[in-house]
Amino acid sequence: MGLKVGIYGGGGYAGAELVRLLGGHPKVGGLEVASRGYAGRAIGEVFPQISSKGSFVGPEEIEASGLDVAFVAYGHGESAETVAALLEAGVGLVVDLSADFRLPEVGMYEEWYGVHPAPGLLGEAHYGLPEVFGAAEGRIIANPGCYPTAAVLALAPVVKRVGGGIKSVTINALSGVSGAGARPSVKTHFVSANESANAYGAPLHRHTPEIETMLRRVGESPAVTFVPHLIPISRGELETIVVDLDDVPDAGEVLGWYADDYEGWSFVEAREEYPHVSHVANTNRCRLSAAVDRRAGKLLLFSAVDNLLKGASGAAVQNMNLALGYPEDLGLEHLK
Ligand SMILES: NC(=O)C1=CN([C@@H]2O[C@H](COP(=O)(O)OP(=O)(O)OC[C@H]3O[C@@H](n4cnc5c(N)ncnc54)[C@H](OP(=O)(O)O)[C@@H]3O)[C@@H](O)[C@H]2O)C=CC1
Ligand SMILES: CC(=O)N[C@@H](CCC(=O)OP(=O)(O)O)C(=O)O
Repeated sequence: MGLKVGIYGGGGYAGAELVRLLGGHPKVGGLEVASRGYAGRAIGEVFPQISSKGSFVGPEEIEASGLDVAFVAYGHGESAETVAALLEAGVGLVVDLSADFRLPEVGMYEEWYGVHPAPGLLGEAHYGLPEVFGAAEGRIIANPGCYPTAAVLALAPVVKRVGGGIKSVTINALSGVSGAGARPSVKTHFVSANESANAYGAPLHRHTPEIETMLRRVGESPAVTFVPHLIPISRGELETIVVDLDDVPDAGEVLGWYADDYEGWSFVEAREEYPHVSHVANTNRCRLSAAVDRRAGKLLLFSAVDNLLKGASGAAVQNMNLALGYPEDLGLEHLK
């Protein structure tokens, strides 16, 4: 039999990764892939890199009441209505890859994103960073943003232990262009991005409140300065985080905190060696490292993820696995 799973927004970058991962998942018995733009077309024709024999359908063609699990990979602001309709139809678990259910309060969402289409459901969502917040219970998983994934995994063990002593946190983040999605734009097309690099969205990128909110769930944390940059690679993200602390711990101590907190989790690993994007690209890993600048009295943290896997679709499948009581790496073993 197996699980009946639906993907909504299968035509985007995150959707394509979901098709690939769920198409090979041992517990998935039936997979329906909806795309508003590609309905009627063969999946293997739109995404020749994926060996799928199926075709995209229109979202209305999926019998939602027959689904056990649904993944929604629409943009923020677009997702919530579909999530609400799926729950109404009786789907037991909905994993939303957008930002629509990540912030816990409607006021905060509206300050950063605009009007929320289903504010009554916000309180039900579980923020899906299991290595920090555990397996999801309930019907809605808010899959984290790619930058917050890397930032919170690096910072949570520090905030938990010495949060009160943190004077400032500055996150310099580099992202590949797939982070901006498949819709082409003047800022992301080849000629704009190739052989260049630029900061964008600072100082008030919409991931700032997501990072601050999640860090404040584990300890005392100041406002965060978050500066993302677009760099000319297809996928992957690297964050260099500068933490100004009253008492700077040794780098070895921080690596020990990471080892303790992430022991038993398959996809998060700290090493002395600083992570490269190439160490995590095409995997579901987050690689962490730490160093200390004694002269300036600062702790430096390094965190790398693949934005489309640990930063989106890999994490979404990991979240489904945990919510349903399966091993977290089921169907993801090849991405460790
Ligand atoms: N890209 C990333 O690294 C990450 C993305 N996310 C989030 O996941 C969600 C999906 O992101 P992502 O897949 O990158 O976004 P895309 O822009 O690639 O896709 C979003 C939706 O737009 C439609 N679409 C796809 N291609 C085009 C096109 N060329 N022109 C117009 N519409 C198109 C698709 O819907 P349909 O198939 O119905 O036509 C798709 O589901 C978003 O909420 C995003 O914020 C989260 C973490 C990381
Ligand atoms: C390079 C680039 O543009 N990146 C995206 C982040 C993508 C992501 O993971 O964020 P959401 O899931 O919240 O959309 C951005 O800065 O908006």
